[in-house]
Amino acid sequence: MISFSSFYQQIADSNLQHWLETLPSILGKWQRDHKHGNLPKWEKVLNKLHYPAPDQVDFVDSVTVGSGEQLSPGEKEKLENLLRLFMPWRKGPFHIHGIHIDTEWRSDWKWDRVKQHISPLKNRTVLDVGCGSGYHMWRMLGSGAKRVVGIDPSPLFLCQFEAVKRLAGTHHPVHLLPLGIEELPPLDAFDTVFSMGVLYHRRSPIDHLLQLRDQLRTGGELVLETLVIDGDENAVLVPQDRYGKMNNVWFIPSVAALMLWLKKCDFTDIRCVDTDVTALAEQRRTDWMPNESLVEYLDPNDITKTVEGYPAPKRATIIAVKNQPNQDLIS
Ligand SMILES: Nc1ncnc2c1ncn2[C@@H]1O[C@H](C[S@+](CC[C@H]([NH3+])C(=O)[O-])CC(=O)[O-])[C@@H](O)[C@H]1O
Repeated sequence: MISFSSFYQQIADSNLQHWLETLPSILGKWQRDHKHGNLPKWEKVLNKLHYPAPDQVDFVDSVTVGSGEQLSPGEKEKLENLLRLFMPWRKGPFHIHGIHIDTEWRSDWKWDRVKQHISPLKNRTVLDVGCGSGYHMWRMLGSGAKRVVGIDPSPLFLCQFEAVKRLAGTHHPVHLLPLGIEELPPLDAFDTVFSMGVLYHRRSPIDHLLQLRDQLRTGGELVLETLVIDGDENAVLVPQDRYGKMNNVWFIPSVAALMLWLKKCDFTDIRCVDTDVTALAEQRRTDWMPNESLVEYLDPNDITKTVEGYPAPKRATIIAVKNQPNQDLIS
């Protein structure tokens, strides 16, 4: 069973401590809910990951664990076979003891777009909402964050994260908890909160923004990355059914609409720092994710449209600061 003991130990002296009272029962329920799925099988694989402490790690320019010199060719092949049991690998890439986990997404490209615009993470406490396999969390640590907490309810992402963490060393102050944002109490604690690729999956986007605000300390920074459409502050796409074959996409606003929503949620200093149409090279089928990918989600005759005829995926990064709470908004 995956243990969250290093998380409990490390936050015992932090301003997140009051959270510890409710957390064990929520995590216990998550483990009970998943005991009949793939989780027990993946936990057995995790328990086989006994490898020497890596001779080098890099989280500054990549996520690299081990130079590749420590393992024999046979040991490397065995490790690769174990890591392949966690396929499909969607968010990465990871370089583990010389094994290149070539993931569906070039998550490093997103990080390159985002990192140059945010307040330096040095000594900050960070929350990454919808963190996936945790790729960006390692890069946040590499940028000097004091502690990084990620939440994501997916059991496969938790196991991929745990695999990398067991190989990198469990002492690193980076933790993934299998929770949805709606399960967090208002912590008012984090210096920076990231929500990247999550807003369009939420049925109530304004509530999502308020939940993100509730996790920040006053003056803390929100980094919001999401799908957008072109248009003015009244433009919002609500797909009739699927969007890019995804059946869980609810609201895709324009940048102007999103900035208005943030203002209404009492954020200040709201800036759109990047927009970017997703390139076919950023999201594609690989040896570690052999299923359909972006090219199959777009109209083969016109890649500016999805197969459903909507504008092809365009993403924006917006940064905003948590203002003093406005009592009028809280109800
Ligand atoms: N209620 C929820 N609370 C928290 N997370 C959730 C919730 N529901 C779904 N998720 C998680 O949000 C993530 C969205 S993926 C972005 C990954 C990364 N951030 C990236 O920027 O590459 C984008 C995509 O795959 O479309 C998934 O890992 C879900 O499990």
